[in-house]
Amino acid sequence: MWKFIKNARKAKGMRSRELASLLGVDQSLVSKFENGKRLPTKTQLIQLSNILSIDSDELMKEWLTQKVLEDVKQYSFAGEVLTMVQEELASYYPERKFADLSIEKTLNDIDNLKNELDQIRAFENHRITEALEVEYTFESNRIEGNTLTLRETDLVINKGLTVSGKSMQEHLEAINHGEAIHYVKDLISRNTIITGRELLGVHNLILRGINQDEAGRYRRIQVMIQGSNHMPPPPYLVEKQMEDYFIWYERNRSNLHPVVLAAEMHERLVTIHPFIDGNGRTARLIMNMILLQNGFVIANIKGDNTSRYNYYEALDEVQTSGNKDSFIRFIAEIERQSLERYLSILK
Ligand SMILES: Nc1ncnc2c1ncn2[C@@H]1O[C@H](COP(=O)(O)OP(=O)(O)OP(=O)(O)O)[C@@H](O)[C@H]1O
Repeated sequence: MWKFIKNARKAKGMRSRELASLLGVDQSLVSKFENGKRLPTKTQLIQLSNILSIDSDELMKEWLTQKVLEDVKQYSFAGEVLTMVQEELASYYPERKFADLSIEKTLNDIDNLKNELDQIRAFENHRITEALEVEYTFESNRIEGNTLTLRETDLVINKGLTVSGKSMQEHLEAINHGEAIHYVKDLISRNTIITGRELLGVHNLILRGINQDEAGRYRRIQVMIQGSNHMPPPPYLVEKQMEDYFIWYERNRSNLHPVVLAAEMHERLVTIHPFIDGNGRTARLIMNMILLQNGFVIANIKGDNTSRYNYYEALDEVQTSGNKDSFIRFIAEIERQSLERYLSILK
């Protein structure tokens, strides 16, 4: 396999002496690299990739294979060890480099809080869960402009009451969101993985009885996002982008930190904006489904003016810069606060 290096060197018309001098090593060491007798160090590997224009990921894969092989090959149970490594990897989130170290720190805090929560799960009860879910419905609908108070939202959802002076639509928004939470929890209990079907199911509940023609359906017209310069894709691209959205999910769902995964699924969905209405509420439900599925708690984005402004700003920054960090940081911070609050209630 180290012919790889030799071939790349030859393709560049470079002598091994030249390569050795560029690497700052002895020529004999280059020969050893090329005939597999010695492994370069990680730094030398990066140098090699730059000098010989070899794809760094490919080179790293070859290098790691040799390194692992070297470590395990003398043991008769080497294959068993590799299977065990593979199993461990299934619950391991490879480090994702964030330019902003505060994200790493928040994710670390979140993991510690979740560990703490796992110790006292026995104290969870449906009254607490129900109260927090009403708060979530209240805040998510408040973002959307619903004027029901927290108490009114509770009365409408849990007591079936109507509030005088509040529109039919506002009542339906509360009821629908409450039902969408139940739907999501039911999906979780059946270990369902999100596909287009589940997403449309959530959206169908959100717009049920409010905009029946559009409930559970991707849009067929162009839309704009009020107050934002971001232009969502034209309608004929929506289906394709949604297919890509689920492919992305499939590829990343077991190797990203769940909070990062949930935040990105939220951001990607509202950036495509596949529906005429209800994009934000649906995206927040999908994000929270992923969080709950992984043992975290609902990240409740508040609907007051400042929180809503920060939420939109974080999305705007992703859409203008292409860098996802602002939104990941925003969601991670909310998840941290939500976990802290939940822990303090349970304790
Ligand atoms: N640049 C952006 N600025 C503001 N919002 C954005 C931006 N990009 C995407 N969005 C999303 O669009 C959502 C609004 O879309 P839409 O009105 O379809 O959703 P909704 O569920 O009806 O309302 P809301 O999300 O306000 O509750 C916002 O909540 C936000 O999640």
